[in-house]
Amino acid sequence: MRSHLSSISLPSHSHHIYARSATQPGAQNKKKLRALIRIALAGTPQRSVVLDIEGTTSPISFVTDVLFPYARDNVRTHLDATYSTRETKDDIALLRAQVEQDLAEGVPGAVPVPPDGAGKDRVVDALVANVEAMIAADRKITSLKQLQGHIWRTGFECQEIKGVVFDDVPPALERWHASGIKTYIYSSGSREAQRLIFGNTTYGDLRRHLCGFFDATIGYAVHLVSHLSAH
Ligand SMILES: CSCCC(=O)C(=O)COP(=O)(O)O
Repeated sequence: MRSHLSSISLPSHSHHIYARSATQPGAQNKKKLRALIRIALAGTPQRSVVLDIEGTTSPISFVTDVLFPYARDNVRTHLDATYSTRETKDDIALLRAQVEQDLAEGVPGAVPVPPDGAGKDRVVDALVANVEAMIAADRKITSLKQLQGHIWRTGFECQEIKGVVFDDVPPALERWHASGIKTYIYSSGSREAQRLIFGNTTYGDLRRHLCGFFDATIGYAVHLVSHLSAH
């Protein structure tokens, strides 16, 4: 299975490439953009490549049929097991703030989370209902992405999940690395989740070829390009 690098920005003022997949990449478009990335990399000034994950380094189905269902199916067990840890308290605080905002904006699926004093079971029930709705709506929000990363960590640790990348990704990363081009990942998934995926792929640990991981907390991709341009 080969990747779908189907959109690519080559800002004339920049030494960086930002490659992102489209949801339904047309074959013609894909070919043209693959040719562009080859030309851009062959033409020397590019110092870095920024890749997103879903549909670019990895099949969309890995995210929608493996990662998201794993988080959905394990959110209750995770919250129950880790409820009193610092990490989960922080995750819950972020979720609470997001749910408050969602309720105020009438977001479908948002349900009030009772105060801690109502007891763990009621709090977890409400959190699970909110998280399920957020996953179903594929929301790219920090509170959800942070929690998903913590749930996936268990899956990677016990090898229930392996990171899936297209088969041309490992050689491309290796080639770019060897020729001094820096490759970064930019994804809505948390940086911790990105490290888990690339550290535990079916091709082994690919992190040695990657120079950094960025998530949406840095802002839009264009902010990342300016961030990299400063270095
Ligand atoms: C860290 S991988 C999980 C990907 C994810 O959560 C997601 O929403 C897909 O994001 P992307 O920005 O890579 O399309």
